[in-house]
Amino acid sequence: CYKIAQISKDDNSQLAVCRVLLAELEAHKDAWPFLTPVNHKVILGYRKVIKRPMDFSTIRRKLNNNLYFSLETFMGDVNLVFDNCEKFNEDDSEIGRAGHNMRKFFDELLQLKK
Ligand SMILES: Cc1nnc(-c2cnn(C)c2N)n1CCCn1ccnc1
Repeated sequence: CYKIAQISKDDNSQLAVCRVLLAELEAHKDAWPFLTPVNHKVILGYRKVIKRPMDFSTIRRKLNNNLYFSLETFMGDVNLVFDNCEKFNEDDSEIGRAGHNMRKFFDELLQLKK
């Protein structure tokens, strides 16, 4: 019984870290392109080019529905946001630069939390 309790406690503390990380990402000045899903009905080509869309509101919903089992699966979705941004936007563009800034910020957050 103790062993099972031990695993779930770790998961809970990992999930608590994910909540803090997501709140810090959402509060960043360059988070605006990533707060809601890209409207692929309006942004021509997005659905064809980006196979796995992801954004911070979707990550928030998955976190609230307990769909992340570890910090690693949470990190996978956060990095997917930035990978999609790099794929669809020029580095030298407002949204492209925001993506690079946010990825650097997230990497620095992870160093602090480890
Ligand atoms: C994220 C993300 N990646 N590409 C875009 C985008 C949206 N419009 N265009 C021409 C893009 N390249 N986005 C979403 C940016 C969301 N947004 C745009 C204006 N306010 C929020």
